[in-house]
Amino acid sequence: METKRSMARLWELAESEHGRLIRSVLSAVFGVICGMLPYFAAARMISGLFSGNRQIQFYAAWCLLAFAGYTARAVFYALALSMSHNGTFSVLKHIREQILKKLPNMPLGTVMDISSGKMKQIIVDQVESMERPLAHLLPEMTSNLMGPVFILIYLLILDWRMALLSLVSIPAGMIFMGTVMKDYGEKYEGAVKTSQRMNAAIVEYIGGIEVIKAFNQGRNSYGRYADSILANASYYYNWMKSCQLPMSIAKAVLPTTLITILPAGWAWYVTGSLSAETFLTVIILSLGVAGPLIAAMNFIDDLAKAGTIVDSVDSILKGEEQIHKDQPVPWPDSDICADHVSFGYHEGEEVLHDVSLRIAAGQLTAFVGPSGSGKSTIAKLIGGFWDVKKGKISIGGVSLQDIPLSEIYDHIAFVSQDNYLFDETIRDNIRMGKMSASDQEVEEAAKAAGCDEFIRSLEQGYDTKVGEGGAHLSGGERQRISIARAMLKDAPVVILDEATAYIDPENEAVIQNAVARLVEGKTVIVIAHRLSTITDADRIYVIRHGRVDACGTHEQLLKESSLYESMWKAHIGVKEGEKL
Ligand SMILES: Nc1ncnc2c1ncn2[C@@H]1O[C@H](COP(=O)(O)OP(=O)(O)OP(=O)(O)O)[C@@H](O)[C@H]1O
Repeated sequence: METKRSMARLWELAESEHGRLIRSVLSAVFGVICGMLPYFAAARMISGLFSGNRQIQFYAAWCLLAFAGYTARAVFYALALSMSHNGTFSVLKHIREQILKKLPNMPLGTVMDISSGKMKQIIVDQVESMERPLAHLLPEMTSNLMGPVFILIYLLILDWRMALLSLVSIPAGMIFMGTVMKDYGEKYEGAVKTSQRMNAAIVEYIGGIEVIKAFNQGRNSYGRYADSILANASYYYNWMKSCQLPMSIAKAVLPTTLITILPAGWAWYVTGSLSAETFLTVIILSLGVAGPLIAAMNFIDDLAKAGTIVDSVDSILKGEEQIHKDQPVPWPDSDICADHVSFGYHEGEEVLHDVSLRIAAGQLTAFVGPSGSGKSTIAKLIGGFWDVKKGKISIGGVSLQDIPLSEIYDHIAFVSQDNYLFDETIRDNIRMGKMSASDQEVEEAAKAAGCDEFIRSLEQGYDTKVGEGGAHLSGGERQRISIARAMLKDAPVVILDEATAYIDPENEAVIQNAVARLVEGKTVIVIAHRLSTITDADRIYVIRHGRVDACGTHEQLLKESSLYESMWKAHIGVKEGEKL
């Protein structure tokens, strides 16, 4: 039942190629029917010999038919596989595209909870493993099962006793096969999980190589990496070892149709209840039963794997989506309001409790508070990275969920400390802010963000590739490119996660200038770590333990919020220390 459900889902996923896949199955079945012809021809020729037919044309015609059947089988089989592969690769491409379209509509937290190793395993390996069930199992298993059925029907017409005897070895072989298949689905699921753990360990090892070297963790980290590879190899080894004996017995028993046919047939022939002609015909045709059945057996494991494959692909395709209207709505202004918002990343773990705040259009609003108090979480909720389930966030009086996600992303530029740079040229990375921007616009944004000079000093200038995540650039350079990208986007709302890193005096001045240009005339939300940068903010919200603790201007808060006052004193203390 489970396998039936999985195959039905797999078939549903292949919807765009149903026509081609059905044609491939028909072609394979036709090929198998043609492939039966040599057996029938052999049977007819033996009949001819027994009946004393000496006409050479008779034997020549059957030989020709046998040859034609054999050739047609090869042609239709090749045609079937070619159609099924073309169809399947188009399905795999379609599924991968669907996954890539789906990811941006899922809450960011859900996506980030899946390790990149596991994500790669699903998008690359699991999708790839649909190739066997779609391109091979469908045409080959169907046709390999149909062939023996046709033979069996013919045998039943010839002599039902012999027909039934020719089947005896099949259930015997299937019993051994059944012991392997009993928990095959579960075992395969376990194998996928060990592979995902191995992938995650490898990706983490490579991604964290800098930390591993800096903290001399090579031995520990490599140990985890090596352990996961060993665990993966041992899992497969033990699993395959447990399958080997019953599988070999099944494959040895299945083709032994002659063990039952020969003695019984001989006895019936001697007693006169079976003609020699039928006896020999049954012997020849029964040989055509085992081959296709063994070939079909090779696909049974693919049936058992289908459940795990569709479940892991569906964990993304059917994953929770952010639910937003898709029709654009007019916004009167960019006033942002949060009303009694409570939020947690995971069920039962609330990190924001009943947060209400107002960010006036065109003003500078800052969030300050201790580390982990929830500043970035509020900013990300405003940026539409997650949907709130308790309370409401609105822009210009329109609830965020009534605004299409793409409009929110167009309307808000989010500049964080670690804006990701793609392994493309600097020009392409900046152009992500506005894909239609001309080279001149890109360069103007770079100038305004204070990075034109350093870009031009690079050997290939704007055409320099930045490496994965911008690894070939310094932290400050990466940040300025992110700012240039946001400038090009020119969104009316800018959310700025203020940099704590790269604050050497020279860089700080350049970045502050770039930021000042970025936020000119915009509604700005700053997640502030250095209070001296937001003393002239129009409004400052002090966040503590996921709640709004106080709000006001710098002067008001110094008088009214003990937390803000102590944070200010601590900040001033550090500043004084820096000067010394
Ligand atoms: N993706 C996530 N999944 C689960 N929990 C998260 C996630 N991001 C943040 N948190 C948790 O939510 C709480 C608030 O985190 P948040 O990043 O909003 O704080 P913050 O005030 O911005 O901190 P900081 O100043 O250190 O950046 C913390 O307890 C944090 O561990």
